[in-house]
Amino acid sequence: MPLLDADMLVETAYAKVNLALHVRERRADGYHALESLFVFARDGDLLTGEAREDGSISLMLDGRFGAALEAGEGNLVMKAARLLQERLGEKRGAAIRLTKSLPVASGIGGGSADAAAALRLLNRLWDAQLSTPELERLGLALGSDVPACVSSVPQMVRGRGELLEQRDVQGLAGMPMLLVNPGVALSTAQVFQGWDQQDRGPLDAHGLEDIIAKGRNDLEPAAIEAAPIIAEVLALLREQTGVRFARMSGSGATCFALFDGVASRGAAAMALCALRPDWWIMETEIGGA
Ligand SMILES: C[C@@](CO)(OP(=O)(O)O)[C@H](O)COP(=O)(O)OP(=O)(O)OC[C@H]1O[C@@H](n2ccc(N)nc2=O)[C@H](O)[C@@H]1O
Ligand SMILES: Nc1ncnc2c1ncn2[C@@H]1O[C@H](COP(=O)(O)OP(=O)(O)O)[C@@H](O)[C@H]1O
Repeated sequence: MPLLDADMLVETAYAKVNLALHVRERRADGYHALESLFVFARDGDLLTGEAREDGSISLMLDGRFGAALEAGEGNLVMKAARLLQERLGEKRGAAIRLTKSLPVASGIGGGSADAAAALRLLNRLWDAQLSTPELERLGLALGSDVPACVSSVPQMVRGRGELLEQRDVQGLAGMPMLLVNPGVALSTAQVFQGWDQQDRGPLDAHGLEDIIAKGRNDLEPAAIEAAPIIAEVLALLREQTGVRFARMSGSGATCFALFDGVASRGAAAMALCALRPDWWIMETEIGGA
């Protein structure tokens, strides 16, 4: 953790997990109508920022996955900063550092979480005082997952990602969770294209038992087709002691497993690390509202 100046602000870009993801239809605009229960890990990427009087925006990347991304105008953090500058109509500047701990293009919304965290960070740094719904509206221009990442609390998400309803599912907050990525990056657009266009029905996300028993990730077959190793990740997670359930998140390839305690989560993490030292494994827990 870097030492912080008094006038430096910090935001965490929490990893997003789709506990269930039902794809209902392909819309005329090319996006898909979803029903998904989003939760957020208590860990993620880290953004720090300091105001710059000259109106310039700079971005510096570090962390395990920092080298996997460019820090130029295409980075979602830069895009978020430009969007907010434009919305405020003034050239306020910032020097931003993104410590990238989440794998890129991996179904846990790292880029979306970074963009949302940048909006929150700069809203504070520039004292812009935009409300959460305003930031969510701005965020949709950066990606379908960005609105939900603005508040990063458990939410039922519909539409292409813009219809948000906070959900407090009993027993979820604090649940030990393992995130596992086998090192393959998947294109979200390509995985949606592989969906078989079968609407398998709505998502009842009121209780954990229903989410476990009746929830699905409808993108799993298409993602496994593109990256068969995902099936191996899921099989390994499901055979661990103390696992409540395991599923793929988003368009993959990251999979998650929820555990009945930190001891079983820790034992599973050790077992997977020993078997697959090349996989990315994060021990974390679900954040609350
Ligand atoms: C699948 C999900 C589930 O949470 O997560 P990830 O796998 O990205 O983490 C999201 O819907 C992804 O959201 P996001 O990553 O922001 O996607 P966007 O940049 O908006 O869209 C990338 C591409 O995915 C497809 N797309 C995205 C969202 C959606 N509801 N329908 C789609 O068909 C479109 O082809 C679009 O051009
Ligand atoms: N700061 C960022 N972090 C991650 N990905 C980014 C970022 N900026 C731009 N991208 C691009 O956004 C795409 C989606 O990344 P990401 O949000 O990590 O995927 P996913 O939502 O599937 O986890 C990637 O192709 C990546 O190149």
